[in-house]
Amino acid sequence: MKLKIANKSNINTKVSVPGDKSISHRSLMLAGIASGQSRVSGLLEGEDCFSTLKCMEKLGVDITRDNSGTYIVNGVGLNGLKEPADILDCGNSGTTMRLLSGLLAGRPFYSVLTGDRSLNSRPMDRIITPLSKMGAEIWSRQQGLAPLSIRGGNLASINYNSPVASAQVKSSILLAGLSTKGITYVNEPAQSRDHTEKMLKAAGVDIEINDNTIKLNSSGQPELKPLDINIPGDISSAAFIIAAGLITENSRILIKDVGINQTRTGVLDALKMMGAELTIKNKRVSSGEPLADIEACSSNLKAIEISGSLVPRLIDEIPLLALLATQADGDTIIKDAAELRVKETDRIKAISSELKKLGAEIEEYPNGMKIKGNTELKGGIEVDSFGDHRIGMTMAISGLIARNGIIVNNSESIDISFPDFEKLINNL
Ligand SMILES: O=C(O)C1=C[C@@H](OP(=O)(O)O)[C@@H](O)[C@H](O)C1
Ligand SMILES: C=C(OP(=O)(O)O)C(=O)O
Repeated sequence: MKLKIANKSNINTKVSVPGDKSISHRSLMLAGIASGQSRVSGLLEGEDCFSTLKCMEKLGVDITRDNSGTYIVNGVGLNGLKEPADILDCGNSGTTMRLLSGLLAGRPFYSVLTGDRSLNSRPMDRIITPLSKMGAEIWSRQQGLAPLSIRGGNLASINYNSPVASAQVKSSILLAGLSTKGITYVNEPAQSRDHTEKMLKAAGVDIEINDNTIKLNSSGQPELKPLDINIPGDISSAAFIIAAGLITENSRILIKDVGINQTRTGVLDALKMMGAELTIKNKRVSSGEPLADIEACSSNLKAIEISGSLVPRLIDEIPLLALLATQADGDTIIKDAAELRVKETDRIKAISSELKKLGAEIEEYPNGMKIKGNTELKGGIEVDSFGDHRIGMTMAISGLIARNGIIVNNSESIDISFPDFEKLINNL
């Protein structure tokens, strides 16, 4: 599909964005292994979460959607998961594959997980190593690539120093830890998103967080309480709309009900450092997660450096920040972000190549980029999403300011995380 985006200015509107993807995946998994019926509203109805939903169904969990859009999940308990009769297809979703692998590592049956071409080329050794140390039998293609086959059961707890700040690695080990009798520790080099920990705690699991160390104490047969959860809007999706408000002229956009968990708000911190006019209004807490309304107004941005422990707190927003950096005063430096090379695409390469087509000047580093600011973007051309939703949406936002707009090819990938993106942007 091709997505055509025209120049815009004078935007004055109020919008909502779809539910948080990370929380949606975890809701389906934890509700599935809880004892009893859970209600999940605000679930992201995007391709990635549907992959998780279908996998949970294949594992024996009954999930229905009522007329109001609430998902009713009939949890079977951790011990109630059944050996799937068929392959589990994780589609394009790293979160699905890595978290489910942790869950299945502790289950006494055989399962096979596969994904699309992108997912089957992303590193899985990062979960195979700790899960194997815990006692799971996992087979992969060479260099730890999916498809993966897992024969789980009889795990021992572990004290694991993760070499990467990855919520997927951390969550995978914690979910496996539920099936062990004893204490599982995960230490991260910097704190990554903590939705799994929060949700496990809400479900009654004995879990403590001390800085970058998580301690989970399990009986091996935990009974998780069912959830009644209202999922906030995804800050990673809201970021695209915030960016639209900041870079178009004479605009003001209010985005309602956005999750502002501090492990996810690095993008707001970075934008404030850049001088963005952002107001956080109506802060509150719902289902254990903080949320707020965010107002973004046209701003004069300045260059900053993004590095260190800020990076995991805004990892998915870096392609978008690279676009904003082309409009900032000065040269923006992004470092410590080598993880971007192993996302749905190599995001450093993809965003550099597509923004350069518009006249941006970007120098690639192995772990980041240097982006020249104050650059007028020429448009009227076709760019590619490379099948990566975040690259597709970033390039679409560039069309709002690029001369003569832009056409984004392979834009269907946007449905992975933001199903109504096109409609929302066209209505701005
Ligand atoms: O746990 C999660 O829900 C996610 C964690 C991050 O990945 P890593 O754990 O690989 O950093 C992030 O990039 C991804 O979009 C979602
Ligand atoms: C990296 C992402 O997701 P995942 O790892 O779940 O595919 C993302 O949504 O940007």
